[in-house]
Amino acid sequence: MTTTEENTGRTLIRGARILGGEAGDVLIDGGTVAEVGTGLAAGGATVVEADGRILLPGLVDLHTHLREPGREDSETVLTGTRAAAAGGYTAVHAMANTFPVADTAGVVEQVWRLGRESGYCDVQPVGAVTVGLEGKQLAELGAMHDSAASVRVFSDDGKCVDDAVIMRRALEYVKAFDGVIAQHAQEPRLTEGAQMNEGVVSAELGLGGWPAVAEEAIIARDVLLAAHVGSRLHICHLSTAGSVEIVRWAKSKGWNVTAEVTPHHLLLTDELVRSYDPVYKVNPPLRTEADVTALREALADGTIDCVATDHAPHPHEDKDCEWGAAAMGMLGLETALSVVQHTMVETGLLDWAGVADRMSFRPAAIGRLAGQGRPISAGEPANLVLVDPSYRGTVDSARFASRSRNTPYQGRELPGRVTHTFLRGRATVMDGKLV
Ligand SMILES: NC(=O)N[C@@H](CC(=O)O)C(=O)O
Repeated sequence: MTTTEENTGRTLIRGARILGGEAGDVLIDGGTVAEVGTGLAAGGATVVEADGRILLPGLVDLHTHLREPGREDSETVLTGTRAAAAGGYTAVHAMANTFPVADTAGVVEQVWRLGRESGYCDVQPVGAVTVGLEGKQLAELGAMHDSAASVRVFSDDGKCVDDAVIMRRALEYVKAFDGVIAQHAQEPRLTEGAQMNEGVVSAELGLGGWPAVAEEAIIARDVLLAAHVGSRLHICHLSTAGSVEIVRWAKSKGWNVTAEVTPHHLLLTDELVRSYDPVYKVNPPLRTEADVTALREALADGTIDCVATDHAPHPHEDKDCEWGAAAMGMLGLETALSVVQHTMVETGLLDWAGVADRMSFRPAAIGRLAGQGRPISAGEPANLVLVDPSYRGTVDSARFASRSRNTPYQGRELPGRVTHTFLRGRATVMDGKLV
């Protein structure tokens, strides 16, 4: 199965609530949406009875760690894209903190090619901003853009581009091809030895605190830099109420700044660290209830543009150990939509059209991704996901397609289930199972 393979089949999705609105039918012919309407004739097409389930554009993730090359023990492009399809995604951006780092045309092309071969989901490599993620010297941004992988998003994610001059040069450089720098905002000196959010809980537990200001100081600096050079800045995984205020201010000035929030920062708080279970250890750290509330409101009002998973698989030996020694990061792809339904839809903060916007349209637009995050209408690529919002079940990581198991939701009840995912008309998930 490859993404280049032409799909000649016809599928009729019958009686789906398109973007959560009125029930309608969608006829897929080959890789394209051929017709949208009511009472469409099957005419020999394979029929999927949607029974009022929600039809959304295929989800797009701006922030996925696929771990290949180098850490195939935690995830590969194939297992990660299978996890993505299971979660309703039709495109993911693969972060650059691999071994070797994706800082050359050669490595980004390798990841891009592996994505095409997987056939489950489009893989758009993210290029490193600096050589080896070391923050000292700009990587070959132009060569990565000009490569077969056409890189437009650059990030040292996992590390902050903390040198203001390097950050300025990177922002200036990518203007030439409408690229964007996605900053992992973490002031390194303020987070030396940090193990969790700095606050009441860290004081009680005696764990090194990670202050909100370490994130906010970098965001404040970088929105000013982006405005100064007139370039595009994207902020990875916003986690504090103060970060929201800075982004809101930058947007009010008309600056070209976008931001993402992870599902886990929309739901979980630092209270969970009291368990000392490293499954809750993540960068940026889980914050407070007040931060969660601010992040949800900001996603609802559009200050935060999109949800990005920061899917960070780790093998059990890196997580099933004492807190201080454990790796940071948690899985996200297979639970993201359920967490968003729980935190945003069932709270009345977003409707399903809003979910389509924050999980498909906007992330695709930020990544300038062709053929993804498109409206569900005739002539558009048939990248679609069918969701059963009435489903109730407990998360069981044993059933995950990911190679890793580090989900913070194990055993937790979460609503909703992806029943079908279509990548250019071809089902990657059918009746809840990977094809
Ligand atoms: N988000 C995480 O907690 N981990 C990320 C990188 C990072 O941002 O530290 C990873 O690659 O594991």
